[in-house]
Amino acid sequence: MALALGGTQTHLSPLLCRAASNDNYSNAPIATASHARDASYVRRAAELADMSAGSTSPHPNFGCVIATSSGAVAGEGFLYAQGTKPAEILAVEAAGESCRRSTAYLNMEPGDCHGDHAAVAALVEAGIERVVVGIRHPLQHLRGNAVRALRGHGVQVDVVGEDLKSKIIENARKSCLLVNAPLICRAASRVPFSVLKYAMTLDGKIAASSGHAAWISSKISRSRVFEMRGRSDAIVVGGNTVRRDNPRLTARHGGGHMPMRIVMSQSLDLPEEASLWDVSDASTIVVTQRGARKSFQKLLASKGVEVVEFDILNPRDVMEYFHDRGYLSVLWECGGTLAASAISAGIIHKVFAFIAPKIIGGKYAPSPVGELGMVQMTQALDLIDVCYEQVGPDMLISGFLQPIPDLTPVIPSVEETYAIDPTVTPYESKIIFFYKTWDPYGAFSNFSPHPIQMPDVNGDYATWLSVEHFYQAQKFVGVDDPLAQDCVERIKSAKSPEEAARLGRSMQRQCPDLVRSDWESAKIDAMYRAVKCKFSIYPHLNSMLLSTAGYVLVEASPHDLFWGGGRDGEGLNYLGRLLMQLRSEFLGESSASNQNSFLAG
Ligand SMILES: NC(=O)C1=CN([C@@H]2O[C@H](COP(=O)(O)OP(=O)(O)OC[C@H]3O[C@@H](n4cnc5c(N)ncnc54)[C@H](OP(=O)(O)O)[C@@H]3O)[C@@H](O)[C@H]2O)C=CC1
Ligand SMILES: Nc1c(N[C@@H]2O[C@H](COP(=O)(O)O)[C@@H](O)[C@H]2O)[nH]c(=O)[nH]c1=O
Repeated sequence: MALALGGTQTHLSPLLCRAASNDNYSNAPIATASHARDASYVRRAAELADMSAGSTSPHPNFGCVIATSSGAVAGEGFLYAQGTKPAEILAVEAAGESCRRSTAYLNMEPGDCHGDHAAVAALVEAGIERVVVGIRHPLQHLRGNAVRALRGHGVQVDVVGEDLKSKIIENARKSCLLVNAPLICRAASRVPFSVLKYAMTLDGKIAASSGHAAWISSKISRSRVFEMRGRSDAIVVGGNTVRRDNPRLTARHGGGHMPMRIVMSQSLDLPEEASLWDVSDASTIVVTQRGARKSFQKLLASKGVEVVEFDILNPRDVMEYFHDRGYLSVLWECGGTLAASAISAGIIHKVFAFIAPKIIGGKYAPSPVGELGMVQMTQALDLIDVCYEQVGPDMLISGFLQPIPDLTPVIPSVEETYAIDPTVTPYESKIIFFYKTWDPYGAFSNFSPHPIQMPDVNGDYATWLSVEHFYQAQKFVGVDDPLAQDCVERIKSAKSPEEAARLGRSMQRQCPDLVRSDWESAKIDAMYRAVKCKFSIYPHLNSMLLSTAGYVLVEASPHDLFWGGGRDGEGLNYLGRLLMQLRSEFLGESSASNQNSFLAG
């Protein structure tokens, strides 16, 4: 058996522990043997998908297992990050010739948001006879497309819960739902998937009465927290936690990605020096009330900390804002005051409580959740799908505060949401917005996984994994410094467009001297050349671009006011403009060539 690992994270999330333990292949006397085998491989596909949790964001997690007719595993793979090779291709490559007449098990229907049917084509071309799909794609515009395409190629497709029904297979489906719970919840609620995590003593305190809290949970529990951070797009704390703990909130387990740190502070009465203001390892955003301490906002900005003002600072508005910025999952590591506010706002989906076997006492020692206004025990919020796990000396109890939304009533599309909610203004007609690569026009994003070949200064062609890789590296090209050349190489070999963007932006921020002096005037041309190459070499992308004729193209980035259109249309939308310019060039070329062939005919 070959395992095509797309990445390095190998820890199986506690997300899966309950579903996994309930569904043991060897303990399934009442299920048919074939259902038991299907269930065990679907669950394995979910385990594989989970290995890159956090790294694929905002993309879902995909895993694939290929099993021969005798039941042997021939190949496995998982998506490492957005823009890297799909799980199905990795598994097919690992299985080689054994793919013929084998079954492929997928935790989730492939998304095919780039219109190239790469995953479906790999399975079909490899001679896969049957595909078992754990869950259909949660996003409506992608749902069912790959299942239909596979069936159209004569592949037998069994969707769990539709074509395969039994208790054991239903438990396997649960594993698939858990792995992509962030995407499913986010799609249904229009806020990121939020997890509240805290460490408390056996007598229910998250700090001593003095406010001292380092440490309640054990070292091993805290290193588990580092992994959780690595699986999240952002960590949230309140102002008081910054004042009391001076936290770093970084993922320090060696590997994985570094989440954004978000501080919610109404007063902005925060220390001038704090670990979170050092943005060399990870970025920080402070969200606050409009008009709060303008001089302190300036100080934060001078340290590279972004400040975002809200009319009224509440967890729901803040999470809706970060949803619009593309965040998939958020870890709340705040104290009880903010935790209560977030639970009351209905934006916490899951809770992780580390309980340490120690007692601190203290009448005024804080507890994990402040005032919720409940007076009867019958009002208590019951956790769903509770999981118990011993971590070193501590006990970790986790569970959902809200059920994972059912996929069967289809999550409404953007248009349907407007129809249901008349307060939401529909997009103006004749505008096509694109941003995330899973959107209907997601292939227009620079993060779409379309490698390009571009000439260097000597005219030699090199392959770049995405437009974003090329664009970020151009910042440092031609600078006479080995460190700048090293930046170019590191960006070039970044595993995903996100990694390339992160590297390019952080090196530009940290070492402005390495950025070429003409960058501001050269960047549009660099982008134009890269985008032109992409839309010239991929015929299906070229057709997609031409099909938008007559529409204004807007990159719906709420925060990039140069390449994107901004939150309220205040952005310059240079990426949209370049695409429209290219579109007219291509249309001009095709009408000229039509005219030539007409004349020739
Ligand atoms: N053991 C554990 O797991 C943890 C323990 N702790 C401990 O908890 C204590 C801090 O607890 P606590 O003050 O509750 O925590 P937080 O600081 O995390 O949350 C409260 C603060 O959040 C800010 N805030 C912004 N918007 C809101 C809102 N809508 N509702 C409520 N708060 C908002 C305010 O900051 P501002 O005042 O700046 O306006 C407020 O003071 C410390 O002793 C710390 O050590 C903290 C985290 C985890
Ligand atoms: N005290 C406490 C926690 N506290 C949380 O961790 C933050 C400190 O993180 P860092 O500075 O990155 O090490 C702190 O501000 C609070 O949010 N967490 C735990 O897992 N166990 C503990 O006992």
